Amino acid sequence: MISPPKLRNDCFALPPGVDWIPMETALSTLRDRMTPVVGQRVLPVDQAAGMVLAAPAQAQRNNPPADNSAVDGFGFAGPVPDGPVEMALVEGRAAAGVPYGGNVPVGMAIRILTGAILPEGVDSVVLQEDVAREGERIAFNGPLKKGANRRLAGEDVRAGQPLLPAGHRLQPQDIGFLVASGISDVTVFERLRVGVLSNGDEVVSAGDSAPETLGPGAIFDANRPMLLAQLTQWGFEAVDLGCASDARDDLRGRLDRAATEVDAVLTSGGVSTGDEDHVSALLRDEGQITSWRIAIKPGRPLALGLWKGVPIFGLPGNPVAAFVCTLLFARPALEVLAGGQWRQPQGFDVPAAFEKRKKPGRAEFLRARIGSDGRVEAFSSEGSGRISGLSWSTGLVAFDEAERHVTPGDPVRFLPYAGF
Ligand SMILES: Nc1nc2c(c(=O)[nH]1)N[C@H]1C(S)=C(S)[C@@H](COP(=O)(O)OP(=O)(O)OC[C@H]3O[C@@H](n4cnc5c(N)ncnc54)[C@H](O)[C@@H]3O)O[C@H]1N2
Ligand code: MOO
Repeated sequence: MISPPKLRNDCFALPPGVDWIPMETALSTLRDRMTPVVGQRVLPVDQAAGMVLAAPAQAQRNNPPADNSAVDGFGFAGPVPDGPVEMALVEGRAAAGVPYGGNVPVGMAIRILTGAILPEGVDSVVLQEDVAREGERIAFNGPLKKGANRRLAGEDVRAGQPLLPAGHRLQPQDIGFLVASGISDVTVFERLRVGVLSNGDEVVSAGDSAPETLGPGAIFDANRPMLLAQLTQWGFEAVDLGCASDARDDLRGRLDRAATEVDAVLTSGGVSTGDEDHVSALLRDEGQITSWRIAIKPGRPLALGLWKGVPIFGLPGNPVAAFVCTLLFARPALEVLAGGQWRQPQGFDVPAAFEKRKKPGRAEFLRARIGSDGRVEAFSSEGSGRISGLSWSTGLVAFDEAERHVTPGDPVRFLPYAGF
């Protein structure tokens, strides 16, 4: 007679002597192994948004380049004491791009527009709304400090100043910053090529079959287009590696090809312990596996490894686990491979709108969003196949390994998706 093991029905139960890897241990192992793997090139700065700087950028020019007016008004030599004052205007005006060439004598004023270089003799500007004008004379009430409404040359950026370090991923506003500081070209890293491969005989590519023609055992490949879109949004070159069947040779062939075409691979499915879980088995037998069985929910079967020197993120097949593991593990690691900095997700404490009893021993992540009352709501189900909750959510609530009983109003850590 077969003697069965004691029923635990606990996915976090491992055979005696095998331990779950704590998430922080898996992350620091990953971090230690990552270095940039991409080449460099020079690009015109206006084509460099989303690229990672490979060399620091240094200001070529002061910003602003000269002292100028912050407002439309009248310029003169300040300060002006308390009380009413009257000034005669010089002939002409100072406008942005059309400087006034003359000198403005002490006690006189000049019509000046926002952005105009301050003419000689002018160090202060009164706002036109505060002025009464009659012909070529103006009157206004002091006091006004010397330097009022003046923008000093170089007050934002000084020529020669370091602007952005190597490893910085250029945001749209950085492009404006660099251009204003006189930079026309930047040295950037080539985009990291990241392949995405799905697994499983049941998985069908969107568009290959109409929903009504699919048998009940087939499912559409949700992970691949979701992950490709996410990688593109993060600034990587996302490469579609298709879907491998549950034949090990097919998977091996696709990984071999991927190793020559891309810098890193995200696979989904086939990492657990089932008969058809070929990704983890293949990595173990013929590649390298560096972390497996990580104490997180969702995502415990996540397998991190190498295939022919190329990092593989063996994501679980359940879409929620695949997405969450991509955020937590692939995101920071890919950024380093791409020449950037290891990224710590940004988060903040928000009162919970839900109750939760959390078991000790594993980190947990709930799909969440901020409600109209400013509290954070958690998706109604923790089921890792419930992809609707990913779409519903705008971030994750993160719990560390400790046991926790959250009641409504308790602060919890919210990590917006945009902060990864
Ligand atoms: N006996 C145990 N069974 C399972 C365990 C366990 O510890 N012991 N862990 C469970 C957990 S947690 C997860 S997560 C899954 C992960 O398993 P795999 O990575 O091996 O994934 P598959 O079995 O291939 O697929 C799981 C699930 O996801 C669906 N799937 C797969 N690929 C896609 C795709 N591209 N798009 C949409 N959905 C996909 C697949 O059909 C399955 O339903 O294992 C548990 N089992
Ligand atoms: O953790 Mo599996 O990661 O539930 O979906």
